[in-house]
Amino acid sequence: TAVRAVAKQRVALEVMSYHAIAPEEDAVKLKKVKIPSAQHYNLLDYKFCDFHLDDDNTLKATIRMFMDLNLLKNFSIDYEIFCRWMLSVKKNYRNVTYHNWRHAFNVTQTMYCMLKAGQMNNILTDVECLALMVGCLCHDLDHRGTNNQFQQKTMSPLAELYGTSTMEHHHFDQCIMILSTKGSDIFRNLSHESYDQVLLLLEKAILSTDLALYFRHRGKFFQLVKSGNSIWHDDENRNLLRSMMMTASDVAAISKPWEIQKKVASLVASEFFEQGDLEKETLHLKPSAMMDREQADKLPDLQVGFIDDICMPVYEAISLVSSRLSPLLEGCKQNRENWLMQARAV
Ligand SMILES: CCCOc1ccc(S(=O)(=O)N2CCN(C)CC2)cc1-c1nc(CC)cc(=O)[nH]1
Ligand SMILES: [Zn+2]
Repeated sequence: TAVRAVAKQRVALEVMSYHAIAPEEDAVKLKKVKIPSAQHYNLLDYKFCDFHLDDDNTLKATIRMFMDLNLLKNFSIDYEIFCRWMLSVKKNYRNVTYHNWRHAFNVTQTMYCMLKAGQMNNILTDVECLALMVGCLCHDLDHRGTNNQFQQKTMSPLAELYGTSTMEHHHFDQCIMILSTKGSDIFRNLSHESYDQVLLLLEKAILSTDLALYFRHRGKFFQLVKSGNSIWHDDENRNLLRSMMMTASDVAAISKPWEIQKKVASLVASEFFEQGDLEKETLHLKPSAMMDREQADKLPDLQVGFIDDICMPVYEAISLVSSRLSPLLEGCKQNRENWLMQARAV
């Protein structure tokens, strides 16, 4: 009967959130350690690189970012619960080649840098900053290293559940599951109004990381920022700004110093090639060039296309919002030159 089905659903969710939450002792241990400063980790630098940090230091750096934005204080977030929430988020990233905890951590650091060094926290409210930072850390939760098209092609349960922005709906679903689990419910001291508001902004932030939605809405944003008028009083305009900041953070590896961009691009390529192998072997489909390891020589050209079609437009637009965000545009321009030289050298 329907009643039994609902009860089974509820049990399944309880079991899932039991496994999703980090072990008790990890949070109790983490909450006692000293947290180094943002300067110590170089977190206020758009050129930040995580390669030299071990996992424990990525956790401490994440605590530092949330503390420096006054988010724990402003929203009365219990420190132990915050530690358990963050450990649970990290636990729910899979050990895939690119879309793993390190990607989420780096995306969150770029957002932190735009908010603090870029001073976007003077335009955005505390609730918006909370939604963006939580959104970045959670935006690719439980990623399997395959994209939306692959979910459709394989008719995966996720594609059955969410027809559009399939993975992004799942990332949001996982984010809510952790936030609603006792012990990692960092929003439990928010007023009802703030709670409802941050959840709405959180869903928009995570869904906006689907590049299909970026393409759909970016034209309006580009028009807005070129208008030169004061436009941030309007909620729709603010929503567009937050979405573009999510995209800018998500692809920020493209703006890093060349040695870092080369290394990250090889991780992205490896994950794409792994999906291409699956498409060849199990689906007997010919993968796109981007996912075909037999066409790895096309990678530099593909990166130049990625920069021109996706990255440059969003970095040019946010640099018009604030010149303090232009280091991202400069880094991206530099890597366009670097990939062009690679393309010619092949
Ligand atoms: C590095 C291996 C090749 O990587 C790419 C190849 C092609 C394109 S694309 O712009 O042509 N395009 C994107 C939209 N798809 C629907 C169709 C294909 C993007 C990338 C790429 N993506 C990311 C984000 C995960 C990071 C990154 O560094 N590079
Ligand atoms: Zn991402």
